[in-house]
Amino acid sequence: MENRSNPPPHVLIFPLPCQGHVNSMLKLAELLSLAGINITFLNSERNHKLLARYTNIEDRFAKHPGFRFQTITDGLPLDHPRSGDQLMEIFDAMKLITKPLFKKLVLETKPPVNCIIGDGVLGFTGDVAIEVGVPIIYFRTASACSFWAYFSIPDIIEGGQLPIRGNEDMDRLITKVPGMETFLRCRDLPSFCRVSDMTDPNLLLVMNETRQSPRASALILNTFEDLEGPILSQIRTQCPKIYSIGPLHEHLQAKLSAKNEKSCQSSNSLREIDRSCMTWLDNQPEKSVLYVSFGSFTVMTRHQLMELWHGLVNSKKRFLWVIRPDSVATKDGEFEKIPAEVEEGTKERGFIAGWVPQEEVLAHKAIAGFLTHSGWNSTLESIVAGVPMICWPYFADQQVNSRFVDEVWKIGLDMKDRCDREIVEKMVNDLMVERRDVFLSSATRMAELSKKSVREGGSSYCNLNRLIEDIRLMSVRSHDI
Ligand SMILES: O=c1ccn([C@@H]2O[C@H](COP(=O)(O)OP(=O)(O)O[C@H]3O[C@H](CO)[C@@H](O)[C@H](O)[C@H]3O)[C@@H](O)[C@H]2O)c(=O)[nH]1
Ligand SMILES: C[C@H]1CC[C@@H]2C(C(=O)O)=CO[C@@H](O)[C@@H]21
Repeated sequence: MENRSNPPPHVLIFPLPCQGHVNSMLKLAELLSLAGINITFLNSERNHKLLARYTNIEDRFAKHPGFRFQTITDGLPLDHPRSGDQLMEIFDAMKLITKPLFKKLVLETKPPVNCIIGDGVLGFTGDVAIEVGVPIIYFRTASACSFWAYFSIPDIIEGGQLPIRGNEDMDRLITKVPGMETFLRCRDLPSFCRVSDMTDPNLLLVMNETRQSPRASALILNTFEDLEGPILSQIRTQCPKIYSIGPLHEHLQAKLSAKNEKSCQSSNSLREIDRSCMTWLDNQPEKSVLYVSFGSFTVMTRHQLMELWHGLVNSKKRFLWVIRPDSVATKDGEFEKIPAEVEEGTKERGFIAGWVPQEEVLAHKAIAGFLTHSGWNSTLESIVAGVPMICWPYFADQQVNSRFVDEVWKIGLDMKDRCDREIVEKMVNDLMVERRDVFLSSATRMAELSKKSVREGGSSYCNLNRLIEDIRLMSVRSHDI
């Protein structure tokens, strides 16, 4: 129970400064603020400027007197692309430049911080917490299934099942990830495993960041028991205290509706949102449109773009396609404009936008399917909306997520490692015509379960209450010392 004689606890939240991480950690921040917990949310200077420019976050959070934003450098030069192959450079930069500043900030913050919620891929937040004696909870913003695959990498190597030996090896079964013995293939492992050198820096980074998770007091995951219960049980053997409190966007909506507050969909965007697609969607027949988007940092070649486009056009289905200005890379690292023939040839049945209000798009009655990169936020948003998926994973956790969408949850098709127009056309028709009823019924069922989990008495609802109580206890303890 809340101890009213103590001031509210003060929690410092620090995400990896990328769209998919900031988005879900801001939702958590809002949920904790609604419960009366004081929050300092630490943004990179660059992201804070973008959020202030493209969203109403300042006004939204002004409603919570105990909430404030602070900023810190991410250690990279302002003109660094922070996408594609160069994304991983952020980790070294943050360890070198951001970590000492973070420690200073934790020590100097007033009122003192009772608990840090650090991004689970930023293990240095745990180093600092331990050094200064503040409890640390990790929030890993990816799926439980990908977390468990990362965690098992040392056992896979020790069992002689990694490295992968060339392309013909990709369908070989990996049996060293408990709970996934019967369906996880080499190609479904996190993309960082696709190297011949087991001391590859990116592989070591994600493996080590994941392996240090058990030293935190607890682990928060944006998932729900009906979706990932069996895998959560496996993770609990290593990290006994887990709060599965997702889907966070739906959880926040449920809490705001209960308070009769306005919806805040898609307002944690680091890019300018083009709403004109909503008018286009309003004019399309019910369940007729395939939504196509590959998240905030997928980069593809012109050849891949053209194959995807031909496949979409040949399917004869309507489509809404998000092509960011930095989506298509040339060989010399520049970004290409959308080819004129694609712009022109899309007009008959399609619509192209640079960035859209994705949660609203997925909830629109015209949407029938989602061709996605299987980022975890996109996957959860599709699940809540009951929209079946075609998965074309790009990197990291996405390779695992797409396997689960297809083989475990049966709510879509996995197109990984293939990108030719025939496959695209066939999968679009499978999803939207041939096997439409089967996919729709399993996606509808999962959507119901996701919503149930955040309603009163649901697993995520109860776990969030438990998290809030435990944070309050941390503050009571630190005041008693
Ligand atoms: O036009 C768009 C496209 C996307 N989004 C939003 O952007 C977010 C994208 O997140 P996600 O689907 O998770 O993709 P990434 O941005 O690629 O996220 C990174 O972070 C995720 C969480 O850790 C990982 O699962 C991914 O693999 C990783 O790439 C989602 O909330 C979308 O709603 C928009 O608002 N408008
Ligand atoms: C930059 C990527 C390294 C791992 C992170 C991640 C995760 O598995 O937690 C998912 O995608 C990326 O955002 C992060």
